Amino acid sequence: MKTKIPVQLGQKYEIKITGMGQSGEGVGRYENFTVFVPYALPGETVEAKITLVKKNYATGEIVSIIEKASDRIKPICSVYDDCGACQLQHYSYDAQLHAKQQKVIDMMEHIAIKKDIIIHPTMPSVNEWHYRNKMQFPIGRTKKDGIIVGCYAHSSHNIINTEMCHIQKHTNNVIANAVREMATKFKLSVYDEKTHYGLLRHVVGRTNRDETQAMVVLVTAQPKIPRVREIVNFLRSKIPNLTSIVQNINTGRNNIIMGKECKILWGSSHITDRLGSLKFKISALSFFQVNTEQAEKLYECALKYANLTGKETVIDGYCGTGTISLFLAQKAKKVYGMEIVPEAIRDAIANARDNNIKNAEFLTGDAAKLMPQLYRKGLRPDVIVTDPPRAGCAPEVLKTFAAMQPKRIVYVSCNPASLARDIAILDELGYKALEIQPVDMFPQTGHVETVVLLNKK
Ligand SMILES: C[S@@+](CC[C@H](N)C(=O)[O-])C[C@H]1O[C@@H](n2cnc3c(N)ncnc32)[C@H](O)[C@@H]1O
Repeated sequence: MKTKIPVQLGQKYEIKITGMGQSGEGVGRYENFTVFVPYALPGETVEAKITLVKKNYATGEIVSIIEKASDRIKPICSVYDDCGACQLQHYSYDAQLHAKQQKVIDMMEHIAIKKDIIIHPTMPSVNEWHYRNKMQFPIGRTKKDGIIVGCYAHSSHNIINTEMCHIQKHTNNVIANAVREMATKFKLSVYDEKTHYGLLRHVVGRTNRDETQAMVVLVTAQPKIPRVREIVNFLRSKIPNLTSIVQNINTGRNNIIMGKECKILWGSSHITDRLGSLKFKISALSFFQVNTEQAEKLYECALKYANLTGKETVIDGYCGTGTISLFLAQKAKKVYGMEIVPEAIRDAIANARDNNIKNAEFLTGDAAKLMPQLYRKGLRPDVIVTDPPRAGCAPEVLKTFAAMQPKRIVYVSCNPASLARDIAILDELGYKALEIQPVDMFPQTGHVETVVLLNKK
């Protein structure tokens, strides 16, 4: 039976906002029909003009706020209205934390197994601002402004020229500004997504927690950078803590930021950061949590849930540069880490060696293939820790987790939707979620990270 959609494109409706969506947008209902309203806050009543209508939901934009939330504050960023990077600067930090906890509760209610799971209050970030150790800004050009470097505007590929991003560590702002000046001074061409002509695509900046080291990655659409030595010297003169300049070549006609090939133009192939008492090498292509100070808290929580005594064998699926693996290895008999990016595994092996950790072994490959292989070889871990990308774990991976019969599974997730789906699958496979700790890794944005403890039923 066809249900009647009660809203029409271009019309205005009064909507009471009751929740927050995946990207921090307000969620309300009009005659029981879901309407998403970006920048509207839970508790507010807004007049919204409908901009998109789909079968099961609509999207609207705020025309006026009829009833304002007491937690609504003035955003500090001058480009906040246009920029797509942050979604919650207009919400007090306490309210952001509360809304993120609620988002996890809502997601668990959705899969109907919430009843007896303890969902803790969100752990606040050590830094509310200037927490990002990694910046990835596209580079463009306009007639009016010349070379522009910054975040994409909300839901578009228009670049917002950004001289000061308040969630980036200061070094990354210095890098973005230096690269803008460099591209202008050396008259470098800029890649055009439509014609596929031009050289510079993105700049990626990375820095460590105390900002004593910095890496610039120039992502180019062609292998040759003209006047490259002069460019290296220019960047070195502009970025005082610079320790590495890398060129990444990306000839792909897609939205993926970095290609597979990296060339070191100057300095080191990596920067080094610290988590707890461990040191980590991070190269241009390696995944490393973007909020270092808070990653420490996240991993401490994963370690607490793993509840190791020193006798356990542990698998860390999706291990990146081995961060969680090495945290666990300090308290376990043996840890196996697996990861699909070979460079990250190289870093993980070097990280184990540099930290004098001998009970961690790292495997390169797709977890969906490696896990069943390890199962067939007879590996039966006591604990499994898994920290997959946003899409969550592949079904074969979850099945193998359960077949291995560990006592506990600790699931670290950056996406409550795929997490809820995987918890429901694991529940059917005999693993019950007991506790969830939401952790705020990304203040001012709608994202929430979670650590979940699941026990064998
Ligand atoms: C969210 S990150 C977690 C990394 C690490 N635990 C950390 O905190 O630094 C997910 C990792 O999974 C890796 N990955 C993605 N797909 C994979 C797959 N099919 N098999 C194994 N690893 C994969 C990514 O390269 C990335 O390093």
